[in-house]
Amino acid sequence: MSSGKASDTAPTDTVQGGPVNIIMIGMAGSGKTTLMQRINAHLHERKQSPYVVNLDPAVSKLPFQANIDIRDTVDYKQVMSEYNLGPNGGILTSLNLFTTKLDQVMQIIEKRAASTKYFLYDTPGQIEIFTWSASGAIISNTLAATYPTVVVYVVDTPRTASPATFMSNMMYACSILYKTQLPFLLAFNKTDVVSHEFAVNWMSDFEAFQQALSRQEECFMNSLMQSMSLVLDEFYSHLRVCGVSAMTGQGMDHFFEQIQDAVREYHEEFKPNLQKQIEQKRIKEQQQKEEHLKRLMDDLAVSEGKQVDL
Ligand SMILES: Nc1nc2c(ncn2[C@@H]2O[C@H](COP(=O)(O)OP(=O)(O)OP(=O)(O)O)[C@@H](O)[C@H]2O)c(=O)[nH]1
Repeated sequence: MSSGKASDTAPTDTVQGGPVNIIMIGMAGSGKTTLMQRINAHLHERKQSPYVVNLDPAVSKLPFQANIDIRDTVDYKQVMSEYNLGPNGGILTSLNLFTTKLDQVMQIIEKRAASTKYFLYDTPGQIEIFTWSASGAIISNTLAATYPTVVVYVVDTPRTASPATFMSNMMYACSILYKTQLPFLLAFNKTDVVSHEFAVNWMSDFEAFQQALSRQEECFMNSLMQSMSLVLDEFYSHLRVCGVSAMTGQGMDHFFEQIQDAVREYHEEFKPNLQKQIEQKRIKEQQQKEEHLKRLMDDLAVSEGKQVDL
C-alpha cells in the first residue's frame, strides 16, 4: 500500500506529461460531488482552474459550474418516460446517449488541453452504471488512451468503520481496479468526522482486521470476511491511499501527491501496456488480412487450374 511522501513543492504544480483526467467514482453519498467542489476550489486558489465534466444525469443541483454537463445533452426524466424505464435504466440510457457524442467532447478536451492541467469527471452514485456499462468503459478507455487518467474511488469513512461495510467497500474498489486497470487512488473522505487511520491499519496489518472481526458477534459473515480479507491482502499491497475531508479541505496536498504518483504509473506502466496491446492488435489484423488474401489467391489459382483442365 502506498501512502505517498510529503514534498516541498506544491503537488498540483509537479504533475508532468500534460493534462490529467480524474474520474471520481463512489457510492451514493460518499461525497464525490462535494470533493469535486473542494478540488475545484483548491485548484482555483492555485490559479489552475480545472475543466469540470458532469456525467451524472440525475443530479439535481451541482455546487459548481460544470463546463460540460450531461444534463445539457440528455433529459434523464424524459428518457425515463420515453423508453418506459426506471431510475437506473434512465441513468444508463442517458449515459449511452451521451456516449454517442463523445467525439465532440474529446474535441473540446483536446482544444483545452494546452491551457488546462486537470479535467475532473463526476459520475453517478449508482457505481455499477458507470463501471460495468459499455458506455462507462468507452468513456474511461477513450480518456485513458489520450491523456493520463486516474480513477479516484471515494469512500465514506464514517460509514466504513465496521468490518462488514469496510470489506464490501474494498470488494467494490477491487472490482473497479481490475475492471478499469487504470491508476487508482482510494480516497477516504469525511475524515473531519472519523479519521481513516483504522482503515490504513486494517489494510496494512491483517491481524488488526482479524481482531476487529473477533470483537464482533459471531455470525456466518465473519468467516466469509476472514477468507475475503486474505484475498484482498494482495489488492491492498498495490493500493494508493489518502484521507481527505471535502468539507474542511484537509488532506488536499496529500491527495495531489498521490495523483502525481498515479500519473507516474500511467506513464511507466499503463501507457506502455496500452501501446503494446495496440501493436499486438495491429499485427494480428495484418496477419488476418494476409491469410485472407492468401486464401483468395489459392482459390483463384484452383479455379484457374480447373479452367485450364476443361
Ligand atoms: N462531514 C462531512 N460531510 C461531507 C463530506 N463530503 C461530503 N459530505 C456530505 O455528504 C453528503 C453527500 O455528499 P455528496 O457530495 O452529495 O455525495 P455524492 O457521492 O456526490 O452523492 P450522489 O450524487 O448521490 O452520488 C452531503 O450531505 C455532504 O455535505 C466531508 O468531507 N465531511
